[in-house]
Amino acid sequence: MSVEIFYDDDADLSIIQGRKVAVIGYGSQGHAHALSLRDSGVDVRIGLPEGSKSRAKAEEEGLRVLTPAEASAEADLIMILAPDTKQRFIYSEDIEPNLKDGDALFFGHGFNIRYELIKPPANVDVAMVAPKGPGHLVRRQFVDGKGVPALIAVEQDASGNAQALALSYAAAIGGARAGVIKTTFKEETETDLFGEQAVLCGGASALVQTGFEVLTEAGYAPEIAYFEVLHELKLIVDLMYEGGIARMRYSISDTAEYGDLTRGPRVITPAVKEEMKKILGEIQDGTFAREWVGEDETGRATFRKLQEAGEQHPIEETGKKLRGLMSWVDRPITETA
Ligand SMILES: NC(=O)C1=CN([C@@H]2O[C@H](COP(=O)(O)OP(=O)(O)OC[C@H]3O[C@@H](n4cnc5c(N)ncnc54)[C@H](OP(=O)(O)O)[C@@H]3O)[C@@H](O)[C@H]2O)C=CC1
Ligand SMILES: CC[C@](O)(C(C)=O)C(=O)O
Ligand SMILES: [Mg+2]
Ligand SMILES: [Mg+2]
Repeated sequence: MSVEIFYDDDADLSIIQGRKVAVIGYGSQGHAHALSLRDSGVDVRIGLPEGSKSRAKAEEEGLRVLTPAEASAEADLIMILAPDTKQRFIYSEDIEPNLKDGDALFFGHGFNIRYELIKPPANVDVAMVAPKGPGHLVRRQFVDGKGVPALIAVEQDASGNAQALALSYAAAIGGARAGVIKTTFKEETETDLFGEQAVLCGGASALVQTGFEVLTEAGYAPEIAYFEVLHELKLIVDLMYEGGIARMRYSISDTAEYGDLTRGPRVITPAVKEEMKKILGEIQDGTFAREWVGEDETGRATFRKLQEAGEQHPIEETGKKLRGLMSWVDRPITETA
């Protein structure tokens, strides 16, 4: 199945420049969208609750900060970039009462629409602009004159112009420099969740931690294990990013390539593939969404316990020490761009 890919020449920036945009939330994605929209000549205001710790960061950048309800009332395009588990409450309390005919409701991820946690009225456009990368890199790439690819989707086209509006928005945050692919809320949500759980975040973190454990438990120095399984992973993935697995295999030694071809499938076994299929099934049938919404509603105890265990993994202490000696690598976790 082929996809439609759009670039800057296909987008009309004047469409988003003619709108009043409210970005609700100023975290990883929110700050990137808001700052790049502003730099692209768009009229932006930020919606954050009175006590929000993000307010100071947005104000430091000279952005106008209102409450989510005030920002929604003033704007004619509302982009929700608050945590997925909070969006339905923000929507019902602050956004829905302020929606007018012709407004557009935008999302950076399809979770709340796909799992029917938010059900917008028929008189507004409902669309998505979902960058395929972490917000801090979305902003950094924009500033560097590059862009992170983005997905756009239209759930509801009340105006008849929702796709052009979404494409214009995606271009304003740099997505169309790299390529904007048209998809659906269902496809974006399910593939995004699968990617982050099985490969990008869950799969990669578990692979790195397990490799580190195997080497250190066998008596090798943690510093050497860190470089081998984490630091060098970036360098290997950079080659994949530039030219696919083929370019990475071209660049590594024949010895590494033979080990890759014969041992890789012993790590990622058919049983691992079966587990990945189960994980995908839980995303498709709503099991994961119900579990995550329930975990959030009951206070996130399991989430916090697992977070703490991750933070206390020995690889973090070794990494902190080594990164501190490489000034070009070390970045505070909370740095915004
Ligand atoms: N992280 C990423 O790179 C990506 C995220 N997405 C999607 O983008 C969306 C936002 O995620 P992400 O950027 O990670 O979120 P973050 O957790 O980084 O930031 C959330 C922001 O929302 C604010 N917030 C919390 N509660 C409210 C509220 N009641 N009203 C208004 N604002 C509120 C937070 O403020 P405070 O400081 O007060 O907590 C913070 O500024 C999600 O849909 C996510 O799936 C999509 C692609 C990638
Ligand atoms: C890979 C994680 C992600 O989907 C992203 C940065 O794209 C997210 O939800 O943060
Ligand atoms: Mg993603
Ligand atoms: Mg995601």
